[in-house]
Amino acid sequence: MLYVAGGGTGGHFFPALALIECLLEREIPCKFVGAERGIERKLSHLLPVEGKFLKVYPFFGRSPVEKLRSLYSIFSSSLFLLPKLERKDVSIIFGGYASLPLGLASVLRGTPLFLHEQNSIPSTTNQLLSRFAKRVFVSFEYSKKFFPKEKVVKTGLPVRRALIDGLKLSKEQARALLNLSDKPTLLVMGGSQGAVFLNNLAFEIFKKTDFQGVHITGEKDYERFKDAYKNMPVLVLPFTENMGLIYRACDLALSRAGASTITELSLYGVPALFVPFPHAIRDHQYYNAKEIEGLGGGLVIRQEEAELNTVLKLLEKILSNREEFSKAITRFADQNPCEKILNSLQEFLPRY
Ligand SMILES: CC(=O)N[C@H]1[C@@H](OP(=O)(O)OP(=O)(O)OC[C@H]2O[C@@H](n3ccc(=O)[nH]c3=O)[C@H](O)[C@@H]2O)O[C@H](CO)[C@@H](O)[C@@H]1O
Repeated sequence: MLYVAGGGTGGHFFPALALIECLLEREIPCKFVGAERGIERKLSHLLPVEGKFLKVYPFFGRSPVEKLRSLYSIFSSSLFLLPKLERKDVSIIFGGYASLPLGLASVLRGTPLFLHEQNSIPSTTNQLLSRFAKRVFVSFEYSKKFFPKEKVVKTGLPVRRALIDGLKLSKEQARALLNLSDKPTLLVMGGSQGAVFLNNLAFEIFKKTDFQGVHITGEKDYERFKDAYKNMPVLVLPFTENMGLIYRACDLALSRAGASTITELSLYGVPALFVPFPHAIRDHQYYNAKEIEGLGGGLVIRQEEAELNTVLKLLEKILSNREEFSKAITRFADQNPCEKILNSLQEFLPRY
């Protein structure tokens, strides 16, 4: 069996889900492992395979008591998984606390372990486990230096089938479906959970400009904005399972700089002004965004500098050079991440 683990936030879960979709297309049997309290539990209807949801808790950014609980939950979950792993099983983990138990169980059992690092600066989970892994798959050039050279393979980040399907639509079709006109269209999104800072900024932008737009607030902040755009051409959503349609309809984005968001924007050629989440572990969102800025596919501004007028100027700069920015950001999207991952797994597949 091939076990795929990843979760906690959408950023860890969605690429794991995307890989599972590819594995199934090739009739490779697999199972998913995630966390009971992670986003993967809520979105488990998207999983086309059996999922095991562990009672495991996050470690970073928690109080000392919560950290103890987290460590206990990680070790007890690993011990729970251990007897389930057979020697011929292979594990691929996508980082985060939700995937650590499978990683540890695989190390203890001595079964082949593969890692995918989504970000430019690795998670502690992946860095710890990399010494035991057969290969480490990465999305960003910048992250290569954190792992043993001989193990790193730059594959890019797998993207879910539902997201790729949106590419079949034209911009006009997508806008018609969303009831949007052909005016410049701004997408504002703060990753899988939304971002209060971007939500406030978005409201100011839409009030002051004649951008039409899509504003994804995140579930927690939706109440504040759901009626805020009366008589304005702004579609406000808490969360959508149809991001492909949204990306297709938009000309540019104001966004956090999570790895999946960046990869998806790149796939759709939507350039962005990135305001990285300032408290992301080891500031990884800033380095993610910097790689895109380096390619010419977007601009980056620190949250503390992101006041309305500066942001408007930068958005205007992107909009007036949209074609070049758009072409440049597409260079980041790797054409076939799943294929590259499967090629690396190939020598282990006969073990089934
Ligand atoms: C605050 C923080 O630390 N965030 C991290 C978290 O991000 P986060 O979970 O926010 O993840 P990403 O930005 O990578 O991805 C967001 C995902 O949510 C999806 N989406 C979003 C809104 C919506 O309405 N519908 C929807 O499906 C997007 O299509 C995308 O696939 O994990 C990522 C992967 O390790 C990191 O790069 C991010 O830095």
